[in-house]
Amino acid sequence: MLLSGFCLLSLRDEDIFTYIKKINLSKTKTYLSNSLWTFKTKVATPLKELLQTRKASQEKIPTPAIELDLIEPQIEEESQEEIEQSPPLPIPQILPKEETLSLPKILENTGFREEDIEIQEYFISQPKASKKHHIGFAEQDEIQPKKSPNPFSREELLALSSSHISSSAELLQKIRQDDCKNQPTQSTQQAPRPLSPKKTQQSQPSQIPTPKEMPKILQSTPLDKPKINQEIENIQEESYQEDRIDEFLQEQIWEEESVSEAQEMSEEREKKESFEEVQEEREEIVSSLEIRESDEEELPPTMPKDFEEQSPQELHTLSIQSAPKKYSSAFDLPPQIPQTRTSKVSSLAENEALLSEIDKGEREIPKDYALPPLSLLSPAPQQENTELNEEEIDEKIESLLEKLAVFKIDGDVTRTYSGPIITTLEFRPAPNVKVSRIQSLENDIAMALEAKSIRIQAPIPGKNVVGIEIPNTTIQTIYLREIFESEIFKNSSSPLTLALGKDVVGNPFVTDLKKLPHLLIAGTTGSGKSVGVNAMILSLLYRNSPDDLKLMMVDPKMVEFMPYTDLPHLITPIITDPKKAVIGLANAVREMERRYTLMSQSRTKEIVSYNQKAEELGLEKFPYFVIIIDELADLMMTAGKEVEYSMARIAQMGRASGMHLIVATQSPRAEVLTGLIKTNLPAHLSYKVGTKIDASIIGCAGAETLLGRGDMLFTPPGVSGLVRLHAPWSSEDEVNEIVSYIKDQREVMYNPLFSPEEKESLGAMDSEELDSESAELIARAKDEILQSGKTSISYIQRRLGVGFNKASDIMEKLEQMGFVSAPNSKGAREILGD
Ligand SMILES: Nc1ncnc2c1ncn2[C@@H]1O[C@H](COP(=O)(O)OP(=O)(O)OP(=O)(O)O)[C@@H](O)[C@H]1O
Repeated sequence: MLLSGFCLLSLRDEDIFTYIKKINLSKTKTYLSNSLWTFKTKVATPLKELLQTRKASQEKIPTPAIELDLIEPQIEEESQEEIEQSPPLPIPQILPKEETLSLPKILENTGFREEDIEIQEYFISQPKASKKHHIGFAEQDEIQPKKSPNPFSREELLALSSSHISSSAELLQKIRQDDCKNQPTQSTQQAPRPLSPKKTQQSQPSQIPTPKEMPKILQSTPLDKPKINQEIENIQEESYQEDRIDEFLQEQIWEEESVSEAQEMSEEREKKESFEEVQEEREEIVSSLEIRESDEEELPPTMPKDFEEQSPQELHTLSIQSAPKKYSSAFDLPPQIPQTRTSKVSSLAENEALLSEIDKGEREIPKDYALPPLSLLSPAPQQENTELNEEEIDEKIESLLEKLAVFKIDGDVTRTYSGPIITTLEFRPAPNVKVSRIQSLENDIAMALEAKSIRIQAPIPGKNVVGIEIPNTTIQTIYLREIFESEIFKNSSSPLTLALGKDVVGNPFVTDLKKLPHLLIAGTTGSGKSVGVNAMILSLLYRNSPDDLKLMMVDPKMVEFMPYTDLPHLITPIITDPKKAVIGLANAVREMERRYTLMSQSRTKEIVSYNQKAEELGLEKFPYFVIIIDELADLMMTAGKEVEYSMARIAQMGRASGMHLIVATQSPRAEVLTGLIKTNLPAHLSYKVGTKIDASIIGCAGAETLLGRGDMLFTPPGVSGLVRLHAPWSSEDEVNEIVSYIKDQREVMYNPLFSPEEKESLGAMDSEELDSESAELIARAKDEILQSGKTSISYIQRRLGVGFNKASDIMEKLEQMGFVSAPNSKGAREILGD
């Protein structure tokens, strides 16, 4: 909120205190700190009434001749955001027409007598441009408040008001001094120095010269530009804090701040104003120096008139006279746009770092099997460059900075990059700017940039910039073949390399499922999930023969994986029934346990070393086993606990045995993506989702602002940031062609042990086949269940003194033996046998 203007009231202390007390301003919610409007409503109006009442009762105080033209408050209890977003309000017309306020004028116009003036209070809140005009008038540096007997201490008043409340006598003296037109010498000594004595002392070690000192420095080294520049930089650095003060004062409206902090800020503000003034004047001198330098003249021995020759009275009058005009012009003028420094980039270091972790090297080529050729995929057609050109980017930057300036957010765009879908502007805010404020302006910025939707990364992880991503006017399609042909995909040695697409600067991006080692995907309908998952499946098919890779596909929607029907890589027919999917997952858990047993027997720790040993010994090798679930929500609705349990088991132990999960859902709700699932599947990938909540559940903030059509956010495990990527497109025809190419070489060979229908025939189901220890536990579990009637896993765990996994296994076996039922949707089982 921009407020402008100032108010000079001449009132008795007790009146102020009475009315501040009467209106019961709380420290936490007062606009006194920053709002002239509220001040007028809550303080000035009642005070005016008081004066009029007093006039009626006591003849000695005449009615004020000036009618304060009070503006009705336009804001009262608005939210901080609303205040921030309010357009600048008009300047209050409270100054007398003459616009020169001197003590005699005040007395003349108001009808007050000198002895009626007890306190002077300034409420100053104005745009940066006009701040310096107050300095000459409002300087209170040497003034110390006298002790007040009233219940409100000065500190408390300072907490209520950011303005300077000084004792009446001292301020009166000040005004008199200012009115003293015929004392140039004294005036010169009182040149604007708004720093308090304390601050002045503090400022000395920092070597920031006062306006008076500065010309001397310049005189001593008239052409020492580096030194001058250094001085200016020092001042600039200090002046960054100014906005922090502004922000503090605005926040003070809402938040209870400590008195000391308020005071400190008030002092800081004075200091900053001083610095700003010093800086401006210094710049003038520097420019005059430059002129002199070019003229090869020496500096004049005297101080510039602005500093030395201008009396406080002149400054005072000048500031009062010009202040309203300056305010007006500050509002009328468009906000100043800082000079931008932009550069285009062709690769992002953070993405490069992720890609550098991809294992590179030779891949094992299957001996009696031909991997599908790239020619089965259509080549990327010649596409027109959709990146924004420099003029368009400049326009966007200008609009962005203009908009941010309206909300008093200073900063600069330091870098831009344009890719196939979006253009990113990296905005470096001034140090005092809260990045959350920029985030909250998302809609306003989108409107200013005329963008359908934008995503704001505030900040870009590991950087001191905020990323503002704007969709390009036209967007490119990324073709799967482009990614398969890229160096990064070709050089990756992992058989489970997945082509994820291109990043925001258009560079191909891949990941290794072995390292993830599982992937959780979310995206609303039509966001590009299936197309993205297809690209992943094709990535696997382009690197692995049916001997090296086994797939289990769960497709409750029945259509998504149809093209892969009878694919030789499938270990079981595509599962479309959620109930069968639950069994399929349980079978996968068993396969994982089987692999672990074999690995422990062969004293190997993971799939690669086991396969090496198996090859040496002529044993069966483990193929990689990837389970792809197209819609998790259906499974969770059918048998949430069972699915959660199986998935958690595979997620926890699958990597070493070569078993991986790719799980997608349209509904990233908490009931679907339970804590257990999310924790165990740490790599998340989100296409456009419906709401912010969905985005936060999948852990991809901002996914609700994505553009659809494969636009996505990826969070690799262990990385704090999100990588924005665009998925590659592959047509159904291409998929069909690739599948038939594979089918031409190999027959499908489903493994009966994994078929949900074959559940009853699975080995190790009868207690006779269990080892003696397990058989004993099963028998004990049966007894416990029959005695207590309780069938929960945790009960068995407690009663038998075994771990949760063991108890869960026992319960599963009891289910397979028909002793207990399968769990219902709440996870409860019935006792069926005895
Ligand atoms: N990477 C992409 N490039 C270009 N267009 C895409 C891309 N991904 C998806 N699309 C477009 O979006 C449409 C929907 O994609 P897709 O079927 O993958 O959505 P979905 O998220 O799987 O939806 P649902 O969950 O309803 O199946 C596609 O038919 C295609 O037109």
